[in-house]
Amino acid sequence: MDVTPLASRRAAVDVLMACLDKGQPLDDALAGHRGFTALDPRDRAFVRLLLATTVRHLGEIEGVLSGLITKPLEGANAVGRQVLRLGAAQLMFLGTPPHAAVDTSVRLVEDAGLHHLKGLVNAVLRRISRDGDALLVDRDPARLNTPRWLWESWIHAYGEDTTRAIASAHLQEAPLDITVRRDADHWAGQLEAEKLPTGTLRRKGGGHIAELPGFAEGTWWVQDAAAALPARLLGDVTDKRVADLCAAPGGKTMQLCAAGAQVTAVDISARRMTRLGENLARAGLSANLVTADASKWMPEEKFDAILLDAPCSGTGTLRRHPDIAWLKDEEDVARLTVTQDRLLMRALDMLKPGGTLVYAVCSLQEDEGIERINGVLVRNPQVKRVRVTPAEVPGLEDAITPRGDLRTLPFMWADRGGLDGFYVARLTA
Ligand SMILES: C[S@@+](CC[C@H](N)C(=O)[O-])C[C@H]1O[C@@H](n2cnc3c(N)ncnc32)[C@H](O)[C@@H]1O
Repeated sequence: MDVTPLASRRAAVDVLMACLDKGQPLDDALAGHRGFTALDPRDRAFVRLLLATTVRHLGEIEGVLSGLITKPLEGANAVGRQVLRLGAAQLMFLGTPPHAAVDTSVRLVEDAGLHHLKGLVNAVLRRISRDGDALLVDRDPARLNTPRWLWESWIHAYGEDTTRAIASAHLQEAPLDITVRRDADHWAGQLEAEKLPTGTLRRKGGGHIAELPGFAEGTWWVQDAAAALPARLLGDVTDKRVADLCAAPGGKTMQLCAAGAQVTAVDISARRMTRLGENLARAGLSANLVTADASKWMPEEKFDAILLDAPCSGTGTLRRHPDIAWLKDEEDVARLTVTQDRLLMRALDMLKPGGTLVYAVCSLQEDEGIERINGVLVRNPQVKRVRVTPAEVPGLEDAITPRGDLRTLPFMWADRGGLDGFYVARLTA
């Protein structure tokens, strides 16, 4: 089997093509690539880092490459474009020795039968290895690495300074966050993690998750500190009938089960529901699992509380999924808002009078957050907002909006490694 560094880079080229040229999410393209899954764990980690770095810095890389290439590499030459992007990422951001980055890139275009591009790839990457720092001077990474539609939507929602802070936070990789079922202090020691004010454990070193103590027994699961907040905002759920709508892969279902609720978890995706079932089984937790479209499904009995973690653009998770910035656009957001409205209306139908509904999206787009909730409140006078209180989100008091919703942003807790961008609103009817 070919296990030379070239095999890793070959997998990276294929996956980058699948992602940026064909629109497949990076994680899906990686999971579906045989060459990648056959690599040893160290090489897989390298490929992941190389791809994430290339996509995270795509705007800067393109800025440099466009100054060095006169004719765009398209059609049959498109592979050359991805090879150059990956080569540039290695030289500009990963500190790969120039001979390794340049030679393997030349071999990659040769392998692809693009012999006529060998000279170009060699010359462009040698120029970057020689003058890379100078080529980056006076560039604006936050702006360059953010597509225009996102930048403008954030300027409109948050203003220039906050937009710049959001985009700057996206240049950093996100830390590994963990939710533990109990004994957070004990597990902070076991996992060499910091306990954040909201109770999430944050591990500095990352590491192979499945090999860390407590994972196999389901003592904890991976969940961003912001993603752990919506379920908590349902308050004490002990023995309550709780629906977790759009539940898979089940991070929030596990929180609710662990908190003593009788949970019905609903998700439209059978494949993701299987994962949810496996996650629950690992933790020794159980819930009523329903594979259905939650905007059409109706339970026999209404619920005391509902968590609606609606499908969304995911622009609050760009630190973990930088590809989202380049794969999604305003039309995707507009389509999602229709689904979000339908899900919200059905969730209200399923709620007992006086019950609590928490709506959450891991998106920075106002269309998917406050605008959806404002629409619900205008159309349904019986629905009221229940303000999030500072005591419920210790250390994140600034994330409470003037109206009493929660709006986390990626640069919050910057000194601790940041946070995913979530919008959360709590309603009662
Ligand atoms: C943000 S993810 C949920 C994450 C999950 N709550 C967790 O904490 O692990 C959104 C989920 O919505 C599901 N989904 C999308 N449209 C749906 C619908 N109409 N009904 C039910 N589930 C839906 C997707 O399959 C996906 O699993």
